[in-house]
Amino acid sequence: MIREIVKDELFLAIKSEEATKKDYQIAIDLVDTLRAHADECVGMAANMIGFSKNIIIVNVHEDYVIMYNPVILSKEGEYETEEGCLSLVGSRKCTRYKKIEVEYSDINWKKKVKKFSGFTAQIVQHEVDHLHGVII
Ligand SMILES: CSCC[C@H](NC=O)C(=O)O
Repeated sequence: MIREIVKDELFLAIKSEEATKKDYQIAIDLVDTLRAHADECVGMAANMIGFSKNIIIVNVHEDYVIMYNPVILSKEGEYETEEGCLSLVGSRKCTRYKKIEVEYSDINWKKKVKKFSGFTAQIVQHEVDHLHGVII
């Protein structure tokens, strides 16, 4: 289902809860909603579509990757940048890291530990921030 994008900063500031296998439909809704916004958005967190659950979706080279309960294990190569977000008007400055290692469960609940770099790493960091109630 294509969902409305939440623009309420108070709701988005709530820390998300652990996701479970029961949250499959939220993951599917994230796929549908990101697909519907593909021209303007490269990643989303579940709270952006109204669910405070630890689920993100990231466009990794045109492949939509769902991550349940992602945790950034390590990061290196700090830099300053500026980002926008569908839930916000305009853009904001932020600090990001060039390389990260992330642990998550994939769409089939298989545990993964993966390294990401560059723009993909930036998207993952942005979406994981959303789960912690941080909007850029
Ligand atoms: C560079 S990271 C930007 C991520 C942002 N998505 C919102 O959560 C977006 O514009 O798709």
